[in-house]
Amino acid sequence: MEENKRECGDTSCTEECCSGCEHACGGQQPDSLIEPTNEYNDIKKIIGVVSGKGGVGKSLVTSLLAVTMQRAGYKTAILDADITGPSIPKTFKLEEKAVANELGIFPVKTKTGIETMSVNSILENDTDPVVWRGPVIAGTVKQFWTDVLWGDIDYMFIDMPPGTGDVPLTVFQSIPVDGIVIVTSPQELVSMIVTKAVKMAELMNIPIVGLVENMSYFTCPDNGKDYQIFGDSHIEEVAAKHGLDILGRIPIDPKLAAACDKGMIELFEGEWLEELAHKLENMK
Ligand SMILES: Nc1ncnc2c1ncn2[C@@H]1O[C@H](COP(=O)(O)OP(=O)(O)OP(=O)(O)O)[C@@H](O)[C@H]1O
Repeated sequence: MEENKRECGDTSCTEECCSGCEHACGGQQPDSLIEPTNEYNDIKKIIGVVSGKGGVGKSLVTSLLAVTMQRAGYKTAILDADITGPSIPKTFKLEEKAVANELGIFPVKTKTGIETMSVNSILENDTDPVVWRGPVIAGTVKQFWTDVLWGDIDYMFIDMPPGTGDVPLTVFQSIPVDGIVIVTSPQELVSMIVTKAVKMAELMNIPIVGLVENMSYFTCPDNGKDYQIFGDSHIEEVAAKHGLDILGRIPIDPKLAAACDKGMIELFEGEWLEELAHKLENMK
């Protein structure tokens, strides 16, 4: 029963339930489960990039956003919290592995200087599957926050695992995320999925910066016309329903897919995320 669960997290307490507890926790839940980052870090803004389901282009948007902010002159980082499906090292063609000393773990720098940490940067073999249980995965993400020597960072982007499970919950509880960007695609199903992501953000008390629709349209190279491959987009209705801003629409572009596959995302051309970048620059 929900009421009988001890929620205070105080492992020394012998009571089973917080209500009426007179022990160490005094029946109070802790104010915050936020973990301190490494003492050498100064990270100014942390943005989680989420999607309700896999494969909508969350990693692509995380990468484009980091490149956009780095190009604008900000010191940028990517924490790849997608432990079982890490894409960041491939998208940026990072072959170097992370090294550590007694102070912490050093992130891996991309060609343009974006600091990154991903499980593939610490696994010996990129193709080794991560067959770990939930708490171990969540613990690894937490360590990327507490043990990595990120240094001075203006914007950190967290590539979240898809869905609303254990790892997103750990990220939201233990890292002081300033806002989230929700990535969607045009299919109707998205409405329900976005609603789940919005509700999770509300539950965790994290502001939503806005929505980005990926695979929005395809521009035919022969006649220059835009086609909506997945049918009419529902993003306007979804945004209106939740009072959110649509801050970017990214087309289906074979050049983008090729850039990801070849690890050359830092060379992308396109200004799809300028509005979002502007909003991030003006975040309090
Ligand atoms: N707008 C686009 N145009 C062309 N290809 C795209 C586009 N968006 C994503 N892709 C391709 O689709 C694939 C999935 O994208 P991505 O890895 O960003 O999705 P994801 O939501 O992060 O997936 P997962 O949830 O599995 O981590 C990638 O190979 C990427 O190159």
